Amino acid sequence: MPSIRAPANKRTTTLTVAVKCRPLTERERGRDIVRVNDNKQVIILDSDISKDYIDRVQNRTREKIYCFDHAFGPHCTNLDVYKSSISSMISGVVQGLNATIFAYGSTGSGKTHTMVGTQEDPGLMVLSLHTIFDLIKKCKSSDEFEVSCSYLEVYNEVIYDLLEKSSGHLEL
Ligand SMILES: Nc1ncnc2c1ncn2[C@@H]1O[C@H](COP(=O)(O)OP(=O)(O)OP(=O)(O)O)[C@@H](O)[C@H]1O
Repeated sequence: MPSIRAPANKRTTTLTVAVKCRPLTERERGRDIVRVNDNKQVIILDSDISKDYIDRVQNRTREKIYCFDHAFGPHCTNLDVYKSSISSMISGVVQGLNATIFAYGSTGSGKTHTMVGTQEDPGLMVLSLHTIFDLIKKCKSSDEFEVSCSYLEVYNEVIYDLLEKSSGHLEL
C-alpha cells in the first residue's frame, strides 16, 4: 500500500486559526467596536465612555489587540476566507490526507453563514466540495475515490447530525 505524504510543495502546519468578523446586525448598530488590521489582527476598541478621569487625561485605553493566522473583516466573502486559509489543504485531502475545518463561535456569530453560506456567497463546505469533485474529475490516475460527508454540530457538549435533524443527539 503506498504511503501518503503531504504534497512536497505544501506548507505543513498542524493548526491554523482564522477569525471572521461578520457585519453588525441592525440590533447591534452602535456597538461597532471591532476592527481588523493587516489581515491578521483583531482590535477590540475601548467602548468604555465612562472610564475614570485619570484614564482619560492620561489617554489610557483598554483597547485589546488579538493576533491570528488570518483575520477577515465584515466585507470579506466566504470565498476570500476559502482562498487564503483553506483551499491549499484540499489537494492534500484528495491525495488521502486528513484535514478538519471547524467553525467555533457563540450563537449568532456567523458559523452557519461561513460553513454553508448563501447562493451569492457560498460557504466553505460548498466551496470545498466543488474543489474536491473538480480535482477528482481532473485526476489522471486509476485511483478510485469514495467521498462521504457528514455535517455535525456540537452544542453544549452534545453532538447533532444536521443532515438528519430527526436523529436526536449522537453518541461519541
Ligand atoms: N458574513 C456575513 N454576511 C452577512 N450576514 C451574515 C454574515 N455572517 C453571518 N450573517 C448573518 O448573521 C446571522 C447569524 O449568523 P448564523 O446563523 O450563521 O450564526 P450561527 O453562528 O450559525 O448561529 P447559531 O449557533 O445560533 O446557529 C444570520 O442572520 C446571518 O445571515
